[in-house]
Amino acid sequence: MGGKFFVGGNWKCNGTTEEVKKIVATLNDGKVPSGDVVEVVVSPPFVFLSLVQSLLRNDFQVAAQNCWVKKSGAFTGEVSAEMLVNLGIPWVIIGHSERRSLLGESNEFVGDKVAYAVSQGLKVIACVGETLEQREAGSTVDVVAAQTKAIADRISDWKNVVIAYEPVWAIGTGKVATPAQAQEVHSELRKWLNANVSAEVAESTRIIYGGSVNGANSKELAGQPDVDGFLVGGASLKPEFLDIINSATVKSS
Ligand SMILES: O=C(CO)COP(=O)(O)O
Repeated sequence: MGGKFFVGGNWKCNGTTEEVKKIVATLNDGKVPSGDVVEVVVSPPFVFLSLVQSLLRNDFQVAAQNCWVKKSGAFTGEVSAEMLVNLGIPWVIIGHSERRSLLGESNEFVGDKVAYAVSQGLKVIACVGETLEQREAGSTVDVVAAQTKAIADRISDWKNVVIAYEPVWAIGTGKVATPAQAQEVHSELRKWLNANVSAEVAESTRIIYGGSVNGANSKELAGQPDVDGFLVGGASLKPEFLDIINSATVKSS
C-alpha cells in the first residue's frame, strides 16, 4: 500500500567492533530480493555508524538511532542532524518508545525532532505505539493518533518519513502483535493520515510494524495489506534478519 517494502534493523545499544563486523559480514553474504522489492536500513549505535557504513553492502543503508532537536551547539552528549548529514548517514530513527519512556521524550519533542531532521534532508523512521495499559484501556488509536498529530503539526512534506508502529508491550517481550492487531492499527493510522493530512500522504506513506518480529512470524505479518515493512530489534542482530528481509516477496508475489 505505502510503496516499497521497508525493513529496518534497530540494533539498539548493542555490539562490540568484532560483533558489528560479524553481523555486517553475515548481511553482506545474504541472498535478498533486489532493491526494487525491498529497502533495507540497519541502525547501529552512533559509535559504529561509520564502520558499518564503510563495510556494508551498498544496496543496504544505515540509520542513526536518534539525533538532536536543533542545530549543533552547546548540547553535551548529543549528536546533531547536521553531523549525520556530514557523514552521509541518510536515515535516523526518532521517537523510539525506549527514548520516550526511559528518557522522557514527549510527543511534542519527538515532533520537533522529526521536523528538524527532515528540514536537514534526513529520512526519518518515526516511532509510535501504545503501552499495554493504554491498549487495555481501549485508547490505542487515540494514543497513536496523538503521537502522529504531533509530527503532522510540524511537517508538511511526508516523502522522507516512514511511520513505525511499535506497540510497547510487544517490544523485546517475544509477544508479537497478531497480524490482525497490526493491520487494525496500521489501517487506523492510514485513515488518520487521510482525514488529517491528505489522501496522497495516506496512500504513499509506509507504515511498518515493530515488536518481536522474527524469521518465523514475518511472512504472515507482511501479508497484511497495510503492513509496509518492519522495524526489527533483537532479531536484527541475528542471521534470521535475512529471512525477515526475504518476507518482502510476500508483497511482490
Ligand atoms: O523496538 C523494536 C525495534 O525498534 C523492536 O524490538 P524487538 O524486535 O526486539 O521486539
